[in-house]
Amino acid sequence: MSEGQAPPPPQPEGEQECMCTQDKVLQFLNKMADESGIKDLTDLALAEFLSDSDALKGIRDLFHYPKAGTLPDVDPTLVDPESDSIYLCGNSLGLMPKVTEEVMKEHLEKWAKMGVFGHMSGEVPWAHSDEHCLEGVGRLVGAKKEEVSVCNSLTVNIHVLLAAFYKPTETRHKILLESKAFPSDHYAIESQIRMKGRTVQDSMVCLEPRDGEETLRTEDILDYIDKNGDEIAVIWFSGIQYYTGQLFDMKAITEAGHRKGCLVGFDLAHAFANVPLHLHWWDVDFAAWCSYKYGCTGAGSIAGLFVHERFLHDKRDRMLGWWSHKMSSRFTMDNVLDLDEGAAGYRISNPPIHCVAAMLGSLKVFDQVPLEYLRSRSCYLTGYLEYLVKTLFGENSEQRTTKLSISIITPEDFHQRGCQLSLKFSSPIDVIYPELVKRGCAVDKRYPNVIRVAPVHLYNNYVDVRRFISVLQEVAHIVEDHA
Ligand SMILES: Cc1ncc(COP(=O)(O)O)c(C=O)c1O
Ligand SMILES: Nc1c(O)cccc1C(=O)C[C@H](N)C(=O)O
Repeated sequence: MSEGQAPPPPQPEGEQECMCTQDKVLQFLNKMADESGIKDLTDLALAEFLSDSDALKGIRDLFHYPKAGTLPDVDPTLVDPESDSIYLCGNSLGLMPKVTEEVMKEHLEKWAKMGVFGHMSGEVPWAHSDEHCLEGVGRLVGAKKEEVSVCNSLTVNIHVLLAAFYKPTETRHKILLESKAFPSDHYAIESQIRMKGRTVQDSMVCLEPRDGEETLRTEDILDYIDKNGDEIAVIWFSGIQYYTGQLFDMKAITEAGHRKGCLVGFDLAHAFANVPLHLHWWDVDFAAWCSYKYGCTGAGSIAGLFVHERFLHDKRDRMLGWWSHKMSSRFTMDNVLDLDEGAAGYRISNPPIHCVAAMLGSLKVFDQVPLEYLRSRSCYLTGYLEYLVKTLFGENSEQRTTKLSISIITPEDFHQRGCQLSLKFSSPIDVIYPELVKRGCAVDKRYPNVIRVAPVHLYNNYVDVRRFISVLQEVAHIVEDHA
């Protein structure tokens, strides 16, 4: 470790953070049923008891939680507009921390009072504002400050990283990604391949799940890399797959890629602030993320990127701007680049203070409650949702009272998922979805037939989950009556 460098982030305890299982969730529910005297595990009263007993229930009060009446397509004859909405859409856009308002106001007032002098004044000078996020964001992704930059938006950062790290040769020119990657990743990779003089047909490999399966098996990913890695320049996977909710084994994929000489990177849009990450220890080469989902920074807010410490002094060609230049001489403006080290050298523009303010606000929440504690809460919240869906909508469940059945395409293994469950319906979602929304549910549909539901460990509780199931039951009967 060189002079003055921060110590590496804590090494993960053992192999797997989350030790939760369906059995542990069931044991927990039965224990709470015994304590409360509420015997029916599907009873709303038990959900209320679970929420009241939740040691982390107070975190919800750190957020603005939308009322049903403020959601655009709610039918006030079907739900009390003053009641809390059933907001289970944090996998698309996280809710607003109340503290963010204060941080935003602080910088708006500074702008009003001192204009340009805000760049270099105050506790958080605008020109240094991105640096003030590095420690907190580094903790969330398991990285040293030197390995992280807070900059741009996600897909832009994908381009920044691939522009620098995707260097195809005649023998090693392929980029491996999961099939049905998020469209923005897919297009970014197609364009990077073309711009480097290769063809998508020859150089883009989208790994498909087995026939009849929704998710990729880790062993199949590793096997493909082992057999074909010599032709692969870059492996670019999502950390959590946006459609299925699958959390990929980033450590194993990275090890497999490195054994074959591949560079390995991840799109952490759905993993950032959702599950604990250890990018430094997993030896990931580079990664990028947006912050507006579980990071709760607001639509389109500032993204981030990671470049492993092994590239700290690496001067490879990349997309440059004045913010790539070391701060110590940046304002000399002699147009002689003094490239910054590590992830800082991948920045291009000066930081947008209002977006950085939102990141600073969110980090104030994560300073109060470590992600490791939230991950445990998340496992039980999502495990509870899974239990209710399987019990009340499972195709073979004796307690199913509706013709409508629901299957869960997200892996059952807690090590292979975060907050989100992707629910597959036996009826068209175009009929079901509007009825959910009328009743105050905020969830999102992803064609062809999935509705994604994400009880978020920051601001959701067991009552939100149970209320969602009640609305599902109501809608299922409506859909059947009109079938
Ligand atoms: C996996 C994934 N990648 C990329 C994006 C797009 O990112 P942005 O529009 O912030 O560049 C999203 C959605 O926001 C996403 O879910
Ligand atoms: N960024 C979005 C937007 O501007 C409109 C609608 C959705 C989004 C999203 O972020 C989509 C999200 N990445 C997803 O997984 O679907």
